[in-house]
Amino acid sequence: MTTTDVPAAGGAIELRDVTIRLGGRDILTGVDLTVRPGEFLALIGPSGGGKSTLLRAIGNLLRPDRGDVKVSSPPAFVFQDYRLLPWRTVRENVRLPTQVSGRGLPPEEALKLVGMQNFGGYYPAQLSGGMRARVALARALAQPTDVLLLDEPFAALDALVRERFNAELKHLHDKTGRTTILVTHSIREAVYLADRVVVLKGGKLLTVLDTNGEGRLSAYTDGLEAELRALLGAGDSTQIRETRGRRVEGWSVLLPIAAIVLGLLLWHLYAAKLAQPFLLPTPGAVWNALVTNWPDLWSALLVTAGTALLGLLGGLGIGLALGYPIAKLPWLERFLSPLLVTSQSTPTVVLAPLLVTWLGFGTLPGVVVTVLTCFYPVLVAALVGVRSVDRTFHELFDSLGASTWQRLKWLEFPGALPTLLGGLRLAASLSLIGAIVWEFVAGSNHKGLGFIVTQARTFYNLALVFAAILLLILLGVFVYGAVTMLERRALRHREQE
Ligand SMILES: Nc1ncnc2c1ncn2[C@@H]1O[C@H](COP(=O)(O)OP(=O)(O)OP(=O)(O)O)[C@@H](O)[C@H]1O
Repeated sequence: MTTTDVPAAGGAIELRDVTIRLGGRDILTGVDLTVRPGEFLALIGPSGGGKSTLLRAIGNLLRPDRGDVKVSSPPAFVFQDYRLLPWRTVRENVRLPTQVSGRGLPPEEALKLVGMQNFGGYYPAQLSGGMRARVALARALAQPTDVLLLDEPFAALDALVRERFNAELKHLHDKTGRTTILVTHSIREAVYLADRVVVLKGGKLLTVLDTNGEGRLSAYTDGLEAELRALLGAGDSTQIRETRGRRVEGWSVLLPIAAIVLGLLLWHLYAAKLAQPFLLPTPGAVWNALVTNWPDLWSALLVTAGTALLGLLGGLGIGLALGYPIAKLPWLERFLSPLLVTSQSTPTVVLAPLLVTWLGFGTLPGVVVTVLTCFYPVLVAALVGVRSVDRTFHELFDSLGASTWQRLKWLEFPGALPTLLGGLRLAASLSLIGAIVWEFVAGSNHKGLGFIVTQARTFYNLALVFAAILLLILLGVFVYGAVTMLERRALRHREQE
């Protein structure tokens, strides 16, 4: 009942009476198999026969219900879907196993082994299927192990690329001498590549056939095949995909400016016709109020921006600190749900007077109101983002033996980042609302833009009210722009998709 990495007595991999039950039925029954060090074994059989299950048991991703699995060193996997992290470049993907274990082949060397040394700076989305397969192979080769498990890595490749890949894989195996198990549906591939072919059907090992190296000699000697090859080429698999160019036409940049100018013009015409500055000042009057009161407005802007920023940072911290464990522990979500639902159903504005009673009128209660207003979108984004990380990537990290912290740093955080940035955008606008709500309540004790709006309205100085609102809008636009820039930097790989 064990899966160990103790070197096996007779082979690099030893399976004894391995039985695995999944979903209430036996998927593998009493499988016995010994793979010699340096041997190339092909695993072949009908769909659903248990090939992938066997590979996962050898890779310690599944524990057998009965029997023993012994492997000379924790194996490296190449999965059928490659599982390249989309936010990492080719080089950074290949570096992952070394980052996790602190040992292994430098990425440049591993990439050289598969002929991809010139593509280290590209993102997976820019690569052709054949190139992705090579990168996945390079990542496995970078792992410090003698055992390589390949789960149908060529299934998605076209015939020519696949043949070329086979030749390269054979060459690589001869060169590195790693014990290799390849799951394939192609009899020809199995015979061509392997020393022995194992047939698995209905969860049972039917037979093991020795190829005596025959396939290696005879597969590519056909004259007709040579002729076809000459006609079709060698199956070039190094095609970089055209990136969807995002050309911005000059006139489309002018469109929003035209909308602003038109809006100002209509505002001016209507306000001038109305001629009631206590109801609606003209844009010119607002500009005058802005210039005349600039020192007061500027210091009020700094007060509001400071409260909003501190509140946003607090909201970010609390949202992440609660969201991550909730995403990982469903019981915690249930336990905290009354608190979260109640906190979100309570408008923070009604809490503000209470905070005045408890904490007075200083900056702290203002920041607390802001935190309460903006932490929830971050919490939800962290929860959804972490939970939506692809299960297959988790399996990749299992196969690499990653720690919880490595998984958080290199998988869950970057995987959740697009969702998190969406949450941050929402939280940033809410933090401004929180700060203003506090300034409405705190009055002259907290002289931010909210206070100026309240005070100017009391004196029917609508031009100053508009000027303060204008500054608030500009602050909002600035925050929006900052988050967008952050998004562009953090999600560069998305531009290639
Ligand atoms: N987690 C699971 N729970 C229940 N059944 C499972 C699970 N994983 C696999 N199976 C079942 O086990 C059987 C063997 O699956 P496996 O993927 O090992 O077959 P395979 O030979 O690799 O098939 P294919 O060639 O189509 O990839 C299938 O019937 C599959 O539905």
